[in-house]
Amino acid sequence: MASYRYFEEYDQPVTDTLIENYSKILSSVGEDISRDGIVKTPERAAKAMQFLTSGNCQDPAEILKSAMFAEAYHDMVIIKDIELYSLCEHHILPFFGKAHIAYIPDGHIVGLSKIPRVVDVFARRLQVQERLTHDILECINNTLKPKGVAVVIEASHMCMMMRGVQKQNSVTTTSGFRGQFEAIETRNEFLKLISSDFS
Ligand SMILES: Nc1nc2c(ncn2[C@@H]2O[C@H](COP(=O)(O)OP(=O)(O)OP(=O)(O)O)[C@@H](O)[C@H]2O)c(=O)[nH]1
Ligand SMILES: [Zn+2]
Repeated sequence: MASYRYFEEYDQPVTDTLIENYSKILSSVGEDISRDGIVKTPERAAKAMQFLTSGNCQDPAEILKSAMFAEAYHDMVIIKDIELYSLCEHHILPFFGKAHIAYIPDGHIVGLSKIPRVVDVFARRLQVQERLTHDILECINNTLKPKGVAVVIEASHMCMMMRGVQKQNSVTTTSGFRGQFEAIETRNEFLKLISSDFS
């Protein structure tokens, strides 16, 4: 049995507090919270918010540690196009896109699914894209201790699309590199591989 926990259940006292607060929010914006379509909305929103912030109580390092295997593979491993959904900490609106992650093992590989799981744990918190990028990078670097790790995130921010500056097509790219990816040739090989579609 793994020592970390994935999201499984809602915390009833937290749900109750959120229901009360979402009811106030909906009333404040002029909604009739007794009408049919909306009467259960505070509860739905309470559950959605707990799921979307469930990464706060999960330990991503434990997720990696649960599936590390000794292996003499010394080349680059790339998991690209990992979809991610997070909430910006400024407006509590979604930002979403893709993460591309690579590492060069140093004696240990990690179960492939654990990399997207780590992305989800850090994404399911109130975030900024820069910190999300570095959280993932440092977690893999410090836990797996590979020869190198690289993280690129491309994302669109709803707070820049639905409101505020209202730009529909801008994409923000953030990146971080450690170890062998700090060398320009290795970094370029990774960037070339994530930009090709092998077609
Ligand atoms: N660096 C960074 N900024 C972000 C991210 N998500 C949202 N923001 C920005 O956070 C900033 C907050 O700026 P403020 O001036 O305090 O907020 P605001 O008045 O709502 O700003 P506008 O969005 O320009 O209307 C905005 O420029 C957002 O675009 C992110 O992941 N990284
Ligand atoms: Zn925002």
